[in-house]
Amino acid sequence: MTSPILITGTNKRVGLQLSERLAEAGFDVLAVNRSPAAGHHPRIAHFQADLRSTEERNALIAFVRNSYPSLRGIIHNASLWLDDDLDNLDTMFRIHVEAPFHLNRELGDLLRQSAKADIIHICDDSSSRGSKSHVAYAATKAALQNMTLSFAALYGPDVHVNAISPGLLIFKEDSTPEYQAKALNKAVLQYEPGAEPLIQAVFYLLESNYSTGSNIVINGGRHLRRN
Ligand SMILES: NC(=O)C1=CN([C@@H]2O[C@H](COP(=O)(O)OP(=O)(O)OC[C@H]3O[C@@H](n4cnc5c(N)ncnc54)[C@H](OP(=O)(O)O)[C@@H]3O)[C@@H](O)[C@H]2O)C=CC1
Ligand SMILES: Nc1nc2c(c(=O)[nH]1)N=C([C@H](O)[C@@H](O)CO)CN2
Repeated sequence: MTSPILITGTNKRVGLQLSERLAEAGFDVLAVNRSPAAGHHPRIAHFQADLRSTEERNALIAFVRNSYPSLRGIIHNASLWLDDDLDNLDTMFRIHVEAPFHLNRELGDLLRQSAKADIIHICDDSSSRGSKSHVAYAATKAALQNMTLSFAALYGPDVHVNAISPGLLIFKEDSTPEYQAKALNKAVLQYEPGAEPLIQAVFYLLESNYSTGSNIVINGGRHLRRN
């Protein structure tokens, strides 16, 4: 494994599917999780780190710097979709903002060693309009989206930095039929798409030679409806 794509939050749902599809396509992947790895693929190496922890984040950075001469990319997928209890803002800031900031800053030179290098921030379409029910989540995802612009300007043209902003991808396992019906009704394309649209957007960005500082919105036309 010479120049992997570092992906955070890969032990379930979108991150697990994304890491396996990238490995099947021939990319080497360094999968970072706070819990023991799920799944196995010869092209996927695993590192366990809770990105809320400064110490564990620093241990990850040290491991990467000691293990690889370069990085093909970093995909910041790790996330918690928490409500607005007071302690949750700090937690989501650590995961959505602080960890991507430090990983980008402290691994930028390894990205520059790769012939093509991409940073991809997985954001959220709710950042464009706010969220009454998840104020802190939307705000921290908006900060991650803003960092896309800063890092794209800072790291270009050697490293491309882009955002993907989904609306709905996969419902939580415990979401009720009533919640699901209400959420589906908010978009023009009223179905649960799964991880595939995000995976397609990642492959586009990894292949694109003319995208940086951009934001790919995947929301089923949510912005076209007023409810
Ligand atoms: N699902 C959807 O409909 C939508 C998703 N998105 C975004 O897409 C991305 C993937 O979504 P989805 O798969 O549903 O996300 P999930 O919430 O299901 O999973 C997120 C991943 O991040 C990991 N993670 C959480 N906290 C930490 C931490 N402190 N350190 C390391 N890893 C951590 C989780 O690990 P663990 O299992 O240990 O918690 C999990 O692997 C996320 O960024 C999400 O915000 C945006 C809009 C809609
Ligand atoms: N980390 C996560 N972020 C988000 C999730 C999720 O499950 N994990 N889910 C959503 C919802 O699908 C929402 O977009 C509509 O129900 C948003 N972010």
